Amino acid sequence: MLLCATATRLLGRPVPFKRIAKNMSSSSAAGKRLRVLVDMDGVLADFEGGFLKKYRARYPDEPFINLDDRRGFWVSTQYGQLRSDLCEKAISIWQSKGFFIDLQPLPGGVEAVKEMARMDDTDVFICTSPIKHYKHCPYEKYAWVEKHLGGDFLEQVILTRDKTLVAGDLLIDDKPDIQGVEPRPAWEHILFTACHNQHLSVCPSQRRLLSWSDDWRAILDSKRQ
Ligand SMILES: Cc1cn([C@H]2C[C@H](OP(=O)(O)O)[C@@H](CO)O2)c(=O)[nH]c1=O
Ligand SMILES: [Mg+2]
Repeated sequence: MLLCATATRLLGRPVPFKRIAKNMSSSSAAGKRLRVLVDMDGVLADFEGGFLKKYRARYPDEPFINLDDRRGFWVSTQYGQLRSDLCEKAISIWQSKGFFIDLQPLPGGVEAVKEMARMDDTDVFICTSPIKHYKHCPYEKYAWVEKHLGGDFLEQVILTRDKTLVAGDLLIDDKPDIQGVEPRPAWEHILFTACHNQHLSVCPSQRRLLSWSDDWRAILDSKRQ
């Protein structure tokens, strides 16, 4: 494998030549590269569908909420409103081993991210928050990326509880309010439509991506200089 000594020294480990070449061309190019941050649950991985399937399997006699009736980002909040003890039962589902790795890809997401990564002057990162119950989730998020996007894509994973600290041009995310310590994040938040946010009226300046069949390429192009 060909290595650049400086990059290897800086990063403390061997760096594939292809990556160094891409980064060198970025710094020497006149135009700025576009950096796209793509959320995982609710955007690439079907958190809501996976939750409902496992919840119904584990608690077949308990009431549940159809995806059409989901309101509000936090699943456990709506289940707690249905009946207070259902909040804990909901939480038990995504804290279980196998929940995150078993999530099905949402239609077109993996293909879109792979296409973005092949685009000129474009860097794409998976920007995802782990749950605080860390026994399985962080590991399974990496494993999901390897399984569906390939091992090379592990370089592109950003695991953080605070996405406002991550610099990028775009953040495609299904959470309507993304907050953290940085009051003015660098990215424009594109709200990815999901069952829990589809009825929300968001402020007119907020752009939506209805699904991966929607024109995500036009949204990227609108941010290019
Ligand atoms: C608890 C909960 C988590 N999540 C997702 C969001 C975060 O992933 P992501 O940042 O990939 O969307 C992760 C931790 O909160 O789980 C939901 O989408 N709905 C929920 O109700
Ligand atoms: Mg999400």
